[in-house]
Amino acid sequence: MDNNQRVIGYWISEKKKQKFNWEDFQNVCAKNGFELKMINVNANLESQGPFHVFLHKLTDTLALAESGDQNARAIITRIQGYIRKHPELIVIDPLENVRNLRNRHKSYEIIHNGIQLKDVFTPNFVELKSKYVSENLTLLITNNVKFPFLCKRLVAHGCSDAHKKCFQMMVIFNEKGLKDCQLPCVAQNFVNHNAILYKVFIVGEKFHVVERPSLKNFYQKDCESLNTIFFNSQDISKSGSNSKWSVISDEEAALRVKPNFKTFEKIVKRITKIFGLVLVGVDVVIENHTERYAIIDINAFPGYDGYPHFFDHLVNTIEKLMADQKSSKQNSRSAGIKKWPSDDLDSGFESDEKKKQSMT
Ligand SMILES: O=P(O)(O)O[C@@H]1[C@@H](OP(=O)(O)O)[C@H](OP(=O)(O)O)[C@H](O)[C@H](OP(=O)(O)O)[C@H]1OP(=O)(O)O
Ligand SMILES: Nc1ncnc2c1ncn2[C@@H]1O[C@H](COP(=O)(O)OP(=O)(O)O)[C@@H](O)[C@H]1O
Ligand SMILES: [Mg+2]
Ligand SMILES: [Mg+2]
Repeated sequence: MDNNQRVIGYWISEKKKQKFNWEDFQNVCAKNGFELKMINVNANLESQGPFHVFLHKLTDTLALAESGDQNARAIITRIQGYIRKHPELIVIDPLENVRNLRNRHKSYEIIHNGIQLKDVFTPNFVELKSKYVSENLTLLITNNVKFPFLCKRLVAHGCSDAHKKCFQMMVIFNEKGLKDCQLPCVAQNFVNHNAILYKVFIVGEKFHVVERPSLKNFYQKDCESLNTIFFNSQDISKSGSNSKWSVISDEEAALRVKPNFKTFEKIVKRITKIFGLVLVGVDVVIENHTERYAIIDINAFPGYDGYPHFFDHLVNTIEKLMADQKSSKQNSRSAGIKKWPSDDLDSGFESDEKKKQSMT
């Protein structure tokens, strides 16, 4: 190996690697003077290095580790140890920041407290865990969550269930349906949005928005007549999804509004800043009538399906993080302080004013 070559060590699942056409990434890296090296997370990392960058999607392993799985714990401990020992390593993304997305309630709370944009919100939500329907009803009322609402599994990822049961969600229409909530869950107000979801795929300071199918509108009369709808979240908003729960009338479709680029730009700035993530996806729907933007889901290192030049943007972002690190090291050397991106949520990014986001 050329001693000057910069090495990106990575770990992502075989399935994800195939979806991404990883060979193309290898070529883009080589063109830009990076070696791409798969890390064996089950073995000592020191002997596999040195690495300049660590790129990963370890959401499932993090979730397993938190649920007590010994092998997953060993992997996370090994990786954390390596990161700690190599403070110069650029980690995409820091494990503690990715961990913030594991619990949906926690990530909604972070958005609710941090987004602070007048035309953007996260629908009212509350965590339900009681086996007593009456207790849950009280919580819903106290937190202003109304029928219909979505019942979402509390843990956002880490689905190793072969039957994909963990992707099951419910739309609950009335008190009778409360017994259908699978606990623990987050109940979140249903936002009517004419069945269009916007997937905002972010790569550092760049982003790209794709339109996807979503759930239909529900009205007051539905709360009187409908039983709980159970659906698999994976069947609703993939490109090419064609669920019966996405069908709306021509009149409703005619009311769809053109999304505003500037609003997405503002969302991207805030989300990357408050979560401290480089690779992140935001699911947004535009509320009928008010035209406010509702953030309904945040995903670490999502699929990026439909994102043009993803690998180029990723490599450019890595270059930028390396350059920022170099200059902040020089600055702190002169100021006598040490500052490193993963210690602070603003890290790796310029100030809002200076930052120039672009929609690809
Ligand atoms: O399977 P893909 O390519 O659609 O990507 C999934 C994402 O779909 P999206 O790109 O947003 O349409 C998906 O996003 P949603 O939660 O479906 O909105 C998740 O990010 C999923 O990762 P995880 O299982 O939650 O850790 C992602 O799964 P992995 O590819 O990371 O396994
Ligand atoms: N608050 C909401 N109002 C209306 N529809 C929603 C809401 N939350 C989720 N949905 C619909 O349910 C789908 C799955 O929900 P989401 O929170 O994105 O879960 P997942 O992490 O499984 O993608 C979304 O793609 C969207 O179609
Ligand atoms: Mg989603
Ligand atoms: Mg999700």
